[in-house]
Amino acid sequence: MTELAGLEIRQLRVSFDGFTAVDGVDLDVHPGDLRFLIGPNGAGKTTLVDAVTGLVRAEGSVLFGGDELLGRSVHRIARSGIGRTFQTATVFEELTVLQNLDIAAGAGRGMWTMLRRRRTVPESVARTLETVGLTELADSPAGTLAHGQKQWLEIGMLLVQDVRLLLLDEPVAGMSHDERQATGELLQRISEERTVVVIEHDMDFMRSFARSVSVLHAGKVLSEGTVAEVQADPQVQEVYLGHTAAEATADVTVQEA
Ligand SMILES: Nc1ncnc2c1ncn2[C@@H]1O[C@H](COP(=O)(O)OP(=O)(O)OP(=O)(O)O)[C@@H](O)[C@H]1O
Repeated sequence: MTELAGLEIRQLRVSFDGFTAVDGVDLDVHPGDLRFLIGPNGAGKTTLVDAVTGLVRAEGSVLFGGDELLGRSVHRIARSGIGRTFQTATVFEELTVLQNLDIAAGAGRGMWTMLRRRRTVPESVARTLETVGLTELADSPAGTLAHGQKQWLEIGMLLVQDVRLLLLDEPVAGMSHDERQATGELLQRISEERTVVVIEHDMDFMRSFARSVSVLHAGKVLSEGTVAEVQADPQVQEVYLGHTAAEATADVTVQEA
């Protein structure tokens, strides 16, 4: 069984040419949490995840299971059990679902061994196929999967690597209602054994599945708590309602023109 680990972020700061995208963020994600990071465009959500995964230089401290991540290379951070997905799925389209999982699982094995059609499927891969609901499609080329199924495959590729922290960037963008529901249930199952952080703009999805929420705004944590607590926070209402009201006005103006 994978050992649960959480994140302790302190005074995280990321600047690009004098512009501060993440501005002194403190954030605790408890082991086994299903944390949603929400906030308007440009709030700093992706940059925060980039800092945790070593893609951008950052100041401050990021402890994962008690170990400092800042200053480590992207590869070392990945090896410490942290995996992420991006907004567009990055699977090998010509290879089958099983081969994609095999490659993800098989760091250190030869390419030929991985691509050879196997008689038996390793137990961890079989279990992952079940978890992400792709057992029936194991031999289908990944390129033929529906959009939602590709996202699940990508999540599966993190699971076979036995990551302890999954950082997912808008996993349900472009998904149908049923795919969203299935993804939410998948994330709940995964977070029984691992820690999950989801960047999300879909508020209905967040309300249905978040165990805890952090709201980012202009590089800072504006609010944090349960869905109910965050929704009741006047500062959050102001950021979101202000935003929506401005957009609604803009829409009306455009329509009238
Ligand atoms: N490489 C970069 N160079 C310069 N500015 C950047 C860079 N990456 C991000 N930014 C800026 O940092 C700010 C935060 O961006 P970020 O992508 O983290 O926000 P976000 O909350 O993820 O937004 P979205 O919800 O639109 O994805 C934005 O103003 C963005 O333009």
